[in-house]
Amino acid sequence: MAKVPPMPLEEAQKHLLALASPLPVEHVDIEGAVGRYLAEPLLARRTQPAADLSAMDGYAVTGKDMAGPWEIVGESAAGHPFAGEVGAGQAVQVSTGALLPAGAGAVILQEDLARTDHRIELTGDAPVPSHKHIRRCGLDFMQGSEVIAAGSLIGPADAALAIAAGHKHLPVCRMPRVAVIDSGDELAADPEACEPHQIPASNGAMLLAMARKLPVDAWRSGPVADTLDAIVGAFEGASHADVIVTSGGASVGEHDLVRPALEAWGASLDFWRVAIKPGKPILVARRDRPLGPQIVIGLPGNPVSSFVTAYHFMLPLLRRMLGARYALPMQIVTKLGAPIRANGGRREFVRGVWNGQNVVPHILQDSGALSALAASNVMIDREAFAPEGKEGDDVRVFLLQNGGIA
Ligand SMILES: Nc1nc2c(c(=O)[nH]1)N[C@H]1C(S)=C(S)[C@@H](COP(=O)(O)OP(=O)(O)OC[C@H]3O[C@@H](n4cnc5c(N)ncnc54)[C@H](O)[C@@H]3O)O[C@H]1N2
Ligand code: MOO
Repeated sequence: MAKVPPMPLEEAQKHLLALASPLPVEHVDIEGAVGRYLAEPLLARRTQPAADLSAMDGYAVTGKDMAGPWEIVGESAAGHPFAGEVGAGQAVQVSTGALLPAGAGAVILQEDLARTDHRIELTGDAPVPSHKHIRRCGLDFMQGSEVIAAGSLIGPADAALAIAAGHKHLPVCRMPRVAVIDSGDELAADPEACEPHQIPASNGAMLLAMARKLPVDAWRSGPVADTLDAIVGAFEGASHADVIVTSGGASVGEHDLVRPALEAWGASLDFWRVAIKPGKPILVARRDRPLGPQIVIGLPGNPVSSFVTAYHFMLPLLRRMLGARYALPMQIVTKLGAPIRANGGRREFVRGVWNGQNVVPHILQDSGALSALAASNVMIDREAFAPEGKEGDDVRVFLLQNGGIA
């Protein structure tokens, strides 16, 4: 197995995503659907605006008599339409969002008019074109049209749009159940009682926090001892999980028992080792059961390796199960704010700080260094054997913060 060369990142991600499908659809109220992904295209149940509206406060006129003056014959306020029709030389007072009266073809802003009793005359500019301040029926969407594409992340604007389109509930995929397991004899469950030969079990909480950025039902267990029985027992304890995420024990050492435990538990290995730094020893396995498949992602124990592989594998898998259109993380291009060294033979994700204009790589890049990871807000994507980079060069980065909200 160790002779198989590590897989390129994209190929491994493709393998992983092919193992899973979006989970069954359920319907939830719109407020509860925010942060989830739309499972089916959403069609408008109504047209918006449902009729021509005034977009400004002013006076509606026919549009054929723009020189004025006009006689005011009534008012159309938001929610209180004018029942009659506007004729030549006449005007109806309109407020923003009010129905445009029958016969009206132009709205003149009240700032551009002088009013005396029931008469208005032009003191400023007439609108050009004359229909400028009219919001036409169906301008936003028409009944029956697709307003939100399947797989979209339901954000605040989508929630408003769905409601405006006449919906109370949205179809979303059921939340994946995710079990996070810390494993290793050296791990102390209680960070306040950690002996010198131990290290606090910190990966589980980190992975749980990452998973919980998505709408999932996630929990953690462990730390589990480095024995086959203990690890198999932990897998058995997660029998209702759709996804099991372990950290540690993924490498080649004698105490790295995740692979043998998977085999003993009845899962089949899909791939092991990806050509990335940090995170090379990641493994992925699948176990079939009547309830649907369980996917195991065995992350390397080094904390930064765990984080980077969770970012590139665990989160995309969860997004796929949630029905997301874009399961993989996206990059942006920015400039280097400081030089970066030439890269070795593995594609590397260099932790750094981006200030919105440029990115400075962190000095400390050890895969055990949580301090540098926590201080970073991006990962710089460095291809295998990338030459050194100088200040001002373009680089591609994955954002770890400032995720969009819309
Ligand atoms: N001979 C080789 N040794 C190693 C190789 C290799 O190819 N040949 N790969 C190295 C790489 S790369 C990585 S990454 C690590 C990954 O190893 P494991 O996944 O087996 O992780 P462990 O050995 O169990 O732990 C590594 C490190 O991380 C700490 N750890 C583990 N779990 C946690 C946790 N839940 N919370 C906090 N810290 C954790 C652990 O104490 C170790 O310090 O293997 C290299 N070795
Ligand atoms: O891949 Mo290991 O994750 O380099 O430290």
